[in-house]
Amino acid sequence: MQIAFIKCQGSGNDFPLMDARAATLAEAEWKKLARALADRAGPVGGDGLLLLTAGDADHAFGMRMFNSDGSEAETCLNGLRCTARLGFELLGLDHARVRLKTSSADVAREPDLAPGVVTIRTQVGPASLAATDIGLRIDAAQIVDAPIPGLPSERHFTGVAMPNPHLVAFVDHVDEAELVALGDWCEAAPPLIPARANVSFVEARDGGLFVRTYERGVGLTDSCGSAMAASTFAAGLAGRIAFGETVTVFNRGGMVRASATAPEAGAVVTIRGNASFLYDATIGFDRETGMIEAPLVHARRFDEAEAWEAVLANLK
Ligand SMILES: N[C@@H](CCC[C@H](N)C(=O)O)C(=O)O
Repeated sequence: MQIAFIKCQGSGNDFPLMDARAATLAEAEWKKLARALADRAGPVGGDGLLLLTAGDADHAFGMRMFNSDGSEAETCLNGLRCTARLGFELLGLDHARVRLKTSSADVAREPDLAPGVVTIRTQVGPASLAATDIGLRIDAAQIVDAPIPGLPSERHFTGVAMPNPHLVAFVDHVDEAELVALGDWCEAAPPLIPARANVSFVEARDGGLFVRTYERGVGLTDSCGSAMAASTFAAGLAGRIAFGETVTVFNRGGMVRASATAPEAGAVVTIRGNASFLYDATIGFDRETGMIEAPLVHARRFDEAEAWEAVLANLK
């Protein structure tokens, strides 16, 4: 079968994105498609597969997200901006409530954060600190800026569900080898955290935050939107930023602007960032074998790629 998709990126987190509102693939086939399209050694590559899905009485449209290992995540906030943009373009909207796997999000078109950079705002919450929501099998009800018994790290973590699970540690300097070792440990689905988790090390940088994330189902990534959201919320809890203050959150792939409200004010996290489309393509997909062919690229969005490059150049 032929699959039409848009290759997109949000803050450097790149994905094939499909309008799947009328798609009829079986669950196992979506997983196969995600593994094939998001394979970094393959012809498309990405951190996962994004699906724009049909809406319902309460949502203009929905989003599903499959990691590059084929597992389905509860959310993906960089991907949500790109999916929201596609939904807006197809339905003629500039704001919407979106159905996610286990929650809802509000999305809206925002003024471009730089010339030619299509910008979307996402608002999600409440962020949860409950250990059970993060999938941590521990005696404590929550972990806030404290070591996690049984985790092979003495660092202080905050566990946050966005609602996907995040472990966030503030560090003086990100040690990638340490992050990868801990991420790999979590990827093995140990009894402490059998559903695995996204792990982030966060530095205070230029009045904002710098977040480096090992993503569940992906590995070390240039950017993770829900990790930036979890880190902003955790930074508010730790008094590293003020709740309600908008800060720049940097990552390897770029930046977003983020703010969080306190738990007593709803624990809502707002992110403004790019939703850039890179090219439009179709690709042959064999539903049986899960194999894909070389994509046929119909249009390249050079202007959007250049606009984002200009943002990155300003960060250096
Ligand atoms: N890149 C995403 C998060 C994707 C899901 C994550 N790997 C998980 O399994 O929870 C983002 O931008 O939020």
